[in-house]
Amino acid sequence: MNERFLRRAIQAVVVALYLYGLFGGSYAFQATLTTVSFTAALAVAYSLVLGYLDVFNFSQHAVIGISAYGFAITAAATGSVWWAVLVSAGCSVALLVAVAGLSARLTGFQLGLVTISAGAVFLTALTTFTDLTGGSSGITDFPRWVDFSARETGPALALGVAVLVGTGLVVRLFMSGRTGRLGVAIGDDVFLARVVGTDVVGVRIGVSVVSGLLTAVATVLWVQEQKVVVPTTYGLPLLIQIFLVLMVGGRRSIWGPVAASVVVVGVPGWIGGLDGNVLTIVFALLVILVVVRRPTGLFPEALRDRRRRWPVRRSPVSAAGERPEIVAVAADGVRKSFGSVVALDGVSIAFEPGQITAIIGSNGSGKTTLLNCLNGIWSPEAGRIGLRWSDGAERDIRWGRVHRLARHGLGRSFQVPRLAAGLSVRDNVGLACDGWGRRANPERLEAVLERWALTGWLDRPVAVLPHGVRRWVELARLELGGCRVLLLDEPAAGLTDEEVEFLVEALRRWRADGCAVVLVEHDHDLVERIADRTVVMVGGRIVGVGDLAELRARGDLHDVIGSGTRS
Ligand SMILES: Nc1ncnc2c1ncn2[C@@H]1O[C@H](COP(=O)(O)OP(=O)(O)OP(=O)(O)O)[C@@H](O)[C@H]1O
Repeated sequence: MNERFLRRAIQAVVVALYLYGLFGGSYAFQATLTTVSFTAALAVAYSLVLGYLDVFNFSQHAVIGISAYGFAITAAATGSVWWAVLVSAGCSVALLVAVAGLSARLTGFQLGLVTISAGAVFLTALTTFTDLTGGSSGITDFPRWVDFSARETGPALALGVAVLVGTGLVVRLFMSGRTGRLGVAIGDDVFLARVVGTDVVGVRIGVSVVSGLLTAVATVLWVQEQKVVVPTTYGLPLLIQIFLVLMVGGRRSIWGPVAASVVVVGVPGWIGGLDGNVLTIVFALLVILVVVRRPTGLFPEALRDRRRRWPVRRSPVSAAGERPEIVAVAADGVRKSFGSVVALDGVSIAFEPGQITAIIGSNGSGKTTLLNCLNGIWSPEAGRIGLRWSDGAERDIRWGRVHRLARHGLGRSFQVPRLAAGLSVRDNVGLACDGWGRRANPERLEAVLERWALTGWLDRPVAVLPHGVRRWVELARLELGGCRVLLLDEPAAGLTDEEVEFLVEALRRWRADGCAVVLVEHDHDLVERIADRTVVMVGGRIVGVGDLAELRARGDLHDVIGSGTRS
């Protein structure tokens, strides 16, 4: 069946259910649809963190639960609903921010273990510190804004719908602009996000704050409807429901989680009397089916041009020239090893503005490792990497600051072009400015897209772009970012002869603009045509620097350089 038709049909069914619920459903139908709405709202709030930033928090039930208990305990103790809201929001934000902070230091597996443990601590604490939590009977006596009677399922449903629509709108608006583009880049390729200048931890924390606030609002309002805060509401079934809803519905979608909530929460509620174990088996099979057949869920995010939809305001200044820039870089006695493998052994070389330096050498000779050290990705055991700035200052690299170096014009491309799969071509190129938090001048962006012959590819997902076009997207990003030092790792690999000519033009342009270009390349014909000087590496050392033709004449380098024509 046509995908689009299927999605429209699902949307129509969801809308019809809600219209029926709001204007005619029975009490039981409305009550279940209210639970569907709050579950969907909580899932959509969490989609900011899971869907965009790819942070799996297995204590999300604790985030919701601590928000609910924070509200009920504070409201009961102070008699003030507003104080209770503040405490509730503070609790959920603090937990999500802690997870976001940890995600910078821990791998997915370690983070999974930590969050599972945090969830277990929360659930055990609920039934241990009974003076505070009321134990298994929970907390029932606390002030509320609204006190729905058992027969007021219609107004309760209206509240649930308002919360769901509000949460969806905030998520959609928040993720439609720069934060959305950076969020997608972080979720798709966190390394790429850093290399284009994104403060990954900062974005994760910012998005977690918004997610925590939305979670608190939905939870507090749900508590008004439920009238009671008990441990069973915030146990593992809630966590499983939320994951199920996002995995089945789609992690970067709004309609998907709503439709999935109808299936996961609504259908069993409306049918009634279903065996819990049977339901668990059915849902587990559903997860397996969807994850295997449709890993992106029922509603994969459609390709959206976030920059186009929410155009950035005109900025009079282009990306380049607004900040102190790195204009030259040099390695001095750099040594880097991986276990017993010495990848760089006392490498010293300077790269100056207006000069193209090619680095050649056999596989494993240390070329990429040198780029990674110049780029601040690896920190060498010995030696230093010096930077010269546009204001004449000279400073050594401070390690672990890849994104800061990128913000100051240290640009990098990779052997295999790195693009964010969830972003359009325009948004991928525009990451150059998003990363360092400045607005891209729209005219300059369009000019760069045109110069790199990308205008014909703007509506295609980057996953289906030909290799050459992927390469142009990556290089166009460097140009838009106004990078003054370009560390290019085999840019000609996999290009056709015609494309290599296009690349040569770009390299000449960069040189004429005064950029320092470092070109790691196996295509010796290209090196001979374009490089001002060639560096030969063998076994982590520099064994020759000069003109390629002269280096070729050296007998001791014959084995390394050979004839070196394109393959
Ligand atoms: N992350 C890593 N972990 C372990 N060893 C590494 C790592 N990165 C590089 N090495 C090793 O360091 C040496 C230099 O690798 P590097 O990738 O810098 O070589 P290269 O000259 O760029 O090779 P190629 O032309 O194949 O890209 C190799 O022996 C490689 O196996």
